[in-house]
Amino acid sequence: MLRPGCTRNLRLRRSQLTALRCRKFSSLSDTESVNEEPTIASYNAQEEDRYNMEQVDFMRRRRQTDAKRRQGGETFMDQRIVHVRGGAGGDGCASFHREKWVPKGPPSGGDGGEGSYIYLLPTQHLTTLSSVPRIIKGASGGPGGGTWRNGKDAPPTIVRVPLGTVVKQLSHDDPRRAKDAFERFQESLEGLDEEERVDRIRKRRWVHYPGFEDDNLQREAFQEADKMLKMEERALANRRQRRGLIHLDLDRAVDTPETEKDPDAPLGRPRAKTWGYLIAEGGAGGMGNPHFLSKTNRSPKIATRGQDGEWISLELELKILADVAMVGMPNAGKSTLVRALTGGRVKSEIAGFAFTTLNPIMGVVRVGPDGWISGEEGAIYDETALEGNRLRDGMGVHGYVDGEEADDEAVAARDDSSGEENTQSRLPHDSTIGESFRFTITDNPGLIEHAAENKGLGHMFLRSIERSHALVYVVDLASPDPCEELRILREELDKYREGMSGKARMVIANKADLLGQGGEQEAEEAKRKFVRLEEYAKTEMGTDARGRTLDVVPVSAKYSMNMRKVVGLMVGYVEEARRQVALQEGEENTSTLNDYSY
Ligand SMILES: Nc1nc2c(ncn2[C@@H]2O[C@H](COP(=O)(O)OP(=O)(O)OP(=O)(O)O)[C@@H](O)[C@H]2O)c(=O)[nH]1
Ligand SMILES: [Mg+2]
Repeated sequence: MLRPGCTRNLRLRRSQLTALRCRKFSSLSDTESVNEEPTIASYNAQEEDRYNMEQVDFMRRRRQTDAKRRQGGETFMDQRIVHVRGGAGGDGCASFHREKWVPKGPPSGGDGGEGSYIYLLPTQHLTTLSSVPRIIKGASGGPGGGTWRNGKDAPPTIVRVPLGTVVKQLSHDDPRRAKDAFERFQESLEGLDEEERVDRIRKRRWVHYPGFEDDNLQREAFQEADKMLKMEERALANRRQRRGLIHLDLDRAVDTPETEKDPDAPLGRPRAKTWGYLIAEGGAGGMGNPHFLSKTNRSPKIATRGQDGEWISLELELKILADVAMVGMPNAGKSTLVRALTGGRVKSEIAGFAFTTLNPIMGVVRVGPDGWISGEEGAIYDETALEGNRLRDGMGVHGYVDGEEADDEAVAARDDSSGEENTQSRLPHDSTIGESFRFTITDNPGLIEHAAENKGLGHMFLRSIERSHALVYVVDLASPDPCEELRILREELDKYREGMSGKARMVIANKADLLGQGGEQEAEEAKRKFVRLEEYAKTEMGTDARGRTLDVVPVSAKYSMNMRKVVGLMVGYVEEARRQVALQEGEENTSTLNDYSY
């Protein structure tokens, strides 16, 4: 049965959308085939189509935002509980060598192979935890065979996680932890009488030569061996427990060890592999019956089963390691700014309503010896839907049809205005030529007052930018009270984590192009507004750890105005932060060396 207002509505919308598209294309082809001038009626029909499509688009976004809100911020932090099971060892084999003229050969059962070990490998090619499976299960080792054939060891299981993942093992009393193999087995024994219990436990430990189980159980040597195996199991459990809980901060790619790098390696030789961090051991393979050969027992008819691998539960949390993170209220223009700073390479959606951005998105800003090179001062970044419409209609941002003539005009105009920037704008899309510095930047969802009480999209997405080197406030200078926006942003940051606002270095007063357009008086008013904001930032917003107040820069992200100034300041923050990190790491290394010096 259809849920009211859900699937049915969706279908309606889809069919509506297809109908609209068909109408659009058919009307287009009609016009072309008869080669008629567009009439007012056809123009109105097109406008109506566009309006309907915008409505459909709006409804889609609202559904997305509502769904995100219902998740209560759970998916912002990109957090995941993962249950890991190291592969079980293969069983040993109880067999005897048989050959022509040798009717009673020696015991020849092979050992079982080792179960798969599980590794986590941080990689910069992933940006979310979505590809990490919730249950990671290592392959079992191969069973031993006759004629001394040992089982195959299972290959290691390497799970790739994004750089910046923090890994924590869940403790024994954490309700989110899954039971391990031993606990599950203990559970299965509940309700059984003593004899059945012993029987089950032995079945789990031993493999018997066919038809000799009862005989084996009677033997004193077997009972001794059973006790030994029990002790070994305990020792293994204790060793795993003593290892302590795993806590890893995977903020760096794992390098292949220098010793394994061989530039002169002959062709075809397998490359040294980097497996990453070991998180769960595989079980050891079982022993074949030759292991039980003794002076008193020349034909042992027992072998052991493979051990269970290690079973643990981990909490993975992704903390994006961007250098600079944008914090602002919805619609302040964060996405527009990030697109402008990265030369449009970040495909953040831009729209004129709140909560367009639903997840943090990272981009790279490139800087050359003469400054910012990833974008172009004066480029226009409009709303995504409008840009899409223009693209469909073949219009440029200035409204004229993109053609050779129009392009020539635009190029000529740019040549006139600044020759230097023009050469930079001609850089190939992914060129690193002339790049001397780069840093990463994140666009974030909007933060509103009482976000800490889960208003709007909540504030859990702040977790992912906690470790950014610098925070930048983005406020809408054209809003009635940008100072109030700043106050709210600071308050919400500190509500998330006390002192987090101390990381803020700059206020970007966006949409400056909207002010002062109505003559001298308005221009004066705009200036006063900006000065008020500057004053507020200096007196009310506190200082950073070194006692410096916030830089305040007026910009227009939409028209890429004053971007060089912004990038210049950001480069300063990032360089300073990186120097500090290097210094801290140097100190840490020296102190470790000192620990070992006598
Ligand atoms: N005039 C003008 N409009 C701008 C400027 N920057 C952004 N806008 C407009 O402001 C609206 C919101 O822009 P976004 O970049 O989506 O704002 P946001 O802060 O990312 O919004 P959320 O994702 O909802 O938090 C869009 O209509 C933009 O075109 C600017 O510098 N000048
Ligand atoms: Mg946005």
